[in-house]
Amino acid sequence: MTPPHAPRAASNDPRARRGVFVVFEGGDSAGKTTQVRALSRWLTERGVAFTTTHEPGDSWLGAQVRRLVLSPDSGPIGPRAECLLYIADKAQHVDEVVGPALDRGEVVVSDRYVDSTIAYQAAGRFLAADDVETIARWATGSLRPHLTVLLDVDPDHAVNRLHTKDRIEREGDDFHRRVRAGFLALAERDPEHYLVLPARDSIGSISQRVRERLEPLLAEVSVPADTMGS
Ligand SMILES: Nc1ncnc2c1ncn2[C@@H]1O[C@H](COP(=O)(O)OP(=O)(O)O)[C@@H](O)[C@H]1O
Ligand SMILES: Cc1cn([C@H]2C[C@H](O)[C@@H](COP(=O)(O)OP(=O)(O)O)O2)c(=O)[nH]c1=O
Repeated sequence: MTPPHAPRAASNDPRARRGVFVVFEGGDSAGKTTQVRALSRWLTERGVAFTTTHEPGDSWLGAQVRRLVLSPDSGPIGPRAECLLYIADKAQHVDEVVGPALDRGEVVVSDRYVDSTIAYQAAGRFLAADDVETIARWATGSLRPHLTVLLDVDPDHAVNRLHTKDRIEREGDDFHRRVRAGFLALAERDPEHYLVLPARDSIGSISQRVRERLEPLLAEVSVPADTMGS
């Protein structure tokens, strides 16, 4: 059995990598960007080499996908097409950004990953979760995070933090409630690799809990920044 906090290197995972892959997930305006920034500051202070990134959009292809799926001015996009667009972004993101950084032995901190597709496109858009997960795992070479931090947000609370709404954020309350339940179901399925925190907690207390959970992972596999090639 995998010990708690140990990096996941499943035997069926051809992409067992050297680095540590950390993902922040949660509903819109849950505080992911804020926590990615806080974690970056902490990793910098510790001298750990890291890359921060996000989905959708952190590649040339991803930027095009992001514009298509988020612009309120986009024409009609059906649930399956939307799902495949997000998954195309993910495939490119792993090939171009996440995988190479992990191969360099870095800590990779991503704002969203596969769970967002399962929560938004399967739970939110009523696509079959098994199908969506199978395609998303194929697209990402089954690369799974060592730790996913789920900032669990009550959609009614998140709305207060939103200013201008993109195409997904404009969906109704029921959609966002299904998304929340979708995220929580994923965390319940695999508690060893998740840290679920209420998004209402203070910024400081959330980042403290993240650091505590991450510390043992860093001790095992991280590469100090001063040993990196660049
Ligand atoms: N724990 C928190 N408590 C209160 N406000 C927060 C908290 N975390 C983030 N915020 C604020 O909520 C807004 C959305 O946060 P952000 O980090 O951009 O969320 P996301 O990246 O999940 O959309 C920002 O104005 C941010 O300052
Ligand atoms: C990565 C991903 C995001 N999304 C949605 C969630 C967000 O509403 C939107 C990304 O917007 P973004 O502004 O990056 O996120 P946030 O609102 O958390 O700051 O795309 C999906 O529907 N599926 C996915 O696979």
